[in-house]
Amino acid sequence: MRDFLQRLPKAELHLHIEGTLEPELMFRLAERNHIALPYADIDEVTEAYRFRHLQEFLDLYYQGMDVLRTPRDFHDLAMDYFVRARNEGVMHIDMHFDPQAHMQRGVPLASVMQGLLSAVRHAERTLDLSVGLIMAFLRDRPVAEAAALLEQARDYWPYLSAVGLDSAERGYPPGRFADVFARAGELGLARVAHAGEEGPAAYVREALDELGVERIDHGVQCMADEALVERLRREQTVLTVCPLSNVSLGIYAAVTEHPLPAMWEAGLNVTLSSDDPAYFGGGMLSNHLACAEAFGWGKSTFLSLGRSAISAGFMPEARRQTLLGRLAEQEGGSGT
Ligand SMILES: Nc1ncnc2[nH]cnc12
Ligand SMILES: [Zn+2]
Repeated sequence: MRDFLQRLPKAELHLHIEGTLEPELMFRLAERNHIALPYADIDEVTEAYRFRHLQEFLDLYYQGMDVLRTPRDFHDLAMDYFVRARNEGVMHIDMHFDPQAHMQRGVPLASVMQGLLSAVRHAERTLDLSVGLIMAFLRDRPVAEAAALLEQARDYWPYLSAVGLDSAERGYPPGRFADVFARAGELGLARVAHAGEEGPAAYVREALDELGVERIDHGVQCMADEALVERLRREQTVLTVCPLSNVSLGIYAAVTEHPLPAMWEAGLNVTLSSDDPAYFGGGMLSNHLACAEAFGWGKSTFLSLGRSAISAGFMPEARRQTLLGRLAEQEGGSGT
């Protein structure tokens, strides 16, 4: 199964590039930029990565990214992950990034964009990996700041696939960002939002109705609301589900407790992603393996999940057909 899951051409639709910062790279960048870290060594870092809820993770996530200062840092961060992901059979990534988290500590938007865009170009040339860019707004920061960021990013609009909404969820309903998302829609950008991760099912409905999103990141809390499940099933809204993330953040006690099998049985359009692999115990392959082990899913389920993700990824149509073709090759050889 491991070989099959590794070879399976995968599209990862929910990945925060800042959440791919491995402790090794954090130490390397800290040294390069003469920054003192609050950790003595890598063991101390991994020891600190025990989270009871989303906010505990976010505190360390925003602290960790302080080592990212220059375009080269962002380039190295992204390439580091792209190489790892490609080795796990990932062929497309829709990558969230959090400009406000960098700008509020004095890193210019141009540094973030130059570094990420050069890594994306390099990966597309050398790794046979395609990448969509999702510029995320921090929902626990002022709406006006998000609106200003969108305008400030004017030079980069042609390079963005979508806007997203992330950070602390409870107490920050998505509807507050309706105008910003409407503007993004006018600009021709796709829209996605984290909703129903820790927050209530009502936030999923609000993201659909007031932000016009075409995908929901996480969305697992929808299972508490039968009518919402029925709507998501009818509309086949893509949910980017991240099982190891949900367990790491204490939303479920173990992968065996995760509602993914129930979501699948309910006919929801679920896909698998890793969210913040450096913090949550592994990337795409680990997430797939965890599901295989916990749910006993066979090859045909993973082929189907993989097809859903490729079908929904922000990529050119020709690339989608290539990846669907690669998936069909695996199907032919999978014996299912
Ligand atoms: N899991 C997550 N939820 C909300 N915001 C995030 N930013 C990075 N990871 C996140
Ligand atoms: Zn996320």
